[in-house]
Amino acid sequence: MKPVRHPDAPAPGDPLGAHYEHCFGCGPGQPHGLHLEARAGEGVALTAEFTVQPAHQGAPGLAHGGVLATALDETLGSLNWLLRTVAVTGRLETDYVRPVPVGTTLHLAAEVTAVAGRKIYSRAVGRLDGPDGPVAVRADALFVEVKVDHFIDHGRPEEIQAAMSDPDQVRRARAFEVNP
Ligand SMILES: CCCCCCCCCCCCCCCC(=O)SCCNC(=O)CCNC(=O)[C@H](O)C(C)(C)COP(=O)(O)OP(=O)(O)OC[C@H]1O[C@@H](n2cnc3c(N)ncnc32)[C@H](O)[C@@H]1OP(=O)(O)O
Repeated sequence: MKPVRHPDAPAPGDPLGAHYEHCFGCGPGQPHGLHLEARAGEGVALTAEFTVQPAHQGAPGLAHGGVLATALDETLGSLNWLLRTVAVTGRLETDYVRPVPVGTTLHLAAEVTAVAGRKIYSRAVGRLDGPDGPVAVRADALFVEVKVDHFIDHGRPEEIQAAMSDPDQVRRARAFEVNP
């Protein structure tokens, strides 16, 4: 089925913010995290940026492939907020096309391509030197919708409690109100 943007999704151009203070992908409270910043696009699409830091190296001076996969995963995961669905990555297939040097800002774009029951199919691309620059990484993903119990049943109680008490209303809404 064609994906449907939720009527309460953030307007195109609006920043999505972080879904969790300590998320390695987007959280402001992770000193070595990616601090990825996503913005809503048209339809069920978005853009995001991530600047590769020295802490993200694999080979000398180059981004670690796992970190780049994290950037893709986080970007793709952010799409679920435009559907107002909580979902986790079931499958992530990554193509590494060009090396990504430290100091580079990766310009990511992602879209949901189809939704089938709990399954959300999406794809993303990351470019160097700007939104129209050469492709460095690509991914296809399957996210699977889950209830909030997924996190409560499997997460550690101290972090769950902290997320539930997050003073940031938007982050709390993303975690708890989208999926009663
Ligand atoms: C209280 C605090 C709250 C905090 C709230 C925070 C909110 C926002 C958090 C978001 C966080 C974002 C961060 C970035 C995204 C991550 O990185 S998420 C972390 C990485 N991912 C995971 O940890 C997921 C681990 N895997 C699982 O938990 C389970 O395998 C899954 C994915 C939930 C699926 O299990 P299940 O619910 O039992 O579903 P299941 O019936 O097996 O599969 C459903 C369908 O999906 C298909 N499927 C499942 N896996 C696959 C696969 N790998 N390949 C192909 N098909 C598959 C099945 O075939 C099935 O298809 P149908 O039969 O319906 O056609």
